[in-house]
Amino acid sequence: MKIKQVILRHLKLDLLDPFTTSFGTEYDRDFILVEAISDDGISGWAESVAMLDPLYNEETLKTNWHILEDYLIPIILKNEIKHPDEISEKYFTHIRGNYMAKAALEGAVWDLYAKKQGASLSNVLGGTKKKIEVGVSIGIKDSIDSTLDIIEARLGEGYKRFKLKIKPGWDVELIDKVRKVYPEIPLMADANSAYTLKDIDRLSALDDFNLMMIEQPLAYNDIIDHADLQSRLKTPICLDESIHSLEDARKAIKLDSCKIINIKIGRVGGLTESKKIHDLCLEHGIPLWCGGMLESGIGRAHNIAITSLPNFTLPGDTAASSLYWAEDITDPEVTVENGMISVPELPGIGYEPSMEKINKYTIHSQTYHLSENVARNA
Ligand SMILES: O=C(O)CCC(=O)c1ccccc1C(=O)O
Repeated sequence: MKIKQVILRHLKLDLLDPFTTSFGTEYDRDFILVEAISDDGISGWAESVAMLDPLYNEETLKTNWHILEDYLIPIILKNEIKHPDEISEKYFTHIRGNYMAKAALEGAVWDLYAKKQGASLSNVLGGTKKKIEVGVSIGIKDSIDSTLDIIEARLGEGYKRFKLKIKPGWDVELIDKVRKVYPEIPLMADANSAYTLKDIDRLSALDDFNLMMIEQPLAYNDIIDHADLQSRLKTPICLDESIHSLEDARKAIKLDSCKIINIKIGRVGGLTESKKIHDLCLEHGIPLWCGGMLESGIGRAHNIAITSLPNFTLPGDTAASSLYWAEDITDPEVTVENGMISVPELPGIGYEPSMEKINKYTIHSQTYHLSENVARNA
């Protein structure tokens, strides 16, 4: 496969409702859409999940643009790629970190590769499921009553798992009240690193509510304190922010830092690394689910494809486009029926990018071709 052109677009979509986590509130979503075009004119698509500010992790939209423009795109334009696995295994190995930037370009090449095979992205990744179960992530609200109203609405829509964002002071009372109203629903809490081991009493109190898991209670880069905490909690810990690679997953499993892992394709540097973590976790009996980063339909399509692998046994955060956007940028949009999404069987990601909507929401774009000066780091 030869990539002759890459287009980066900065898009901005307004969120229908603000989304609040322990690290901040998002009112809209700025992201980079990547289009990789082959010499025979086929386009592959993906998006970077980096946010405008370095609050979830250290990457931002601007750092991703820089790394893509100055390092990753020149490598992809210069080299003939036989299989997308080569990107992380051979071409990007000397560039440290910057996983979301790497995943965005690798993802576009995966879509292109699948389209050239005439196969779905799920198929070329080794996916086996035809339908996936979907959960929903519910941000921090101004009252427990409004949280209960949202749970009621999402239950009615058939969502299979309810994730409540927590932080110190918005935790035990919230979960207690929700559990009293809904004793049986599959419920979990996500702290986005809002606690330390000093909060052990508060975290232990959550053990009484039969939660499926507590996600990333401690520091975003920790696996040691999480192991300590897991040994003192009944509730499984799920790691998100702390797992950036197969190596991180191996170490966390070895230390018993968690019993569940959330895979975000962007956080781990792409689909190839996601597959490897999947296989390791399968071998060690660690169930997986796919996290969300408020993606557009393009990013969600990648999430749906990876979730079709067999060890994604827990519902993921791939909720419907209509919960986030007045309109999404794919045809069709991502829809959820009775808490399930059918994995597309069309070639590639299986959701067609709408050029009309993409152009409408693009703030800035840049096209890259192979030339001497772009090739300096390749
Ligand atoms: O995309 C979704 O539906 C869930 C979004 C979400 O929970 C989230 C959004 C931004 C940053 C971090 C997270 C998270 O999963 O922790």
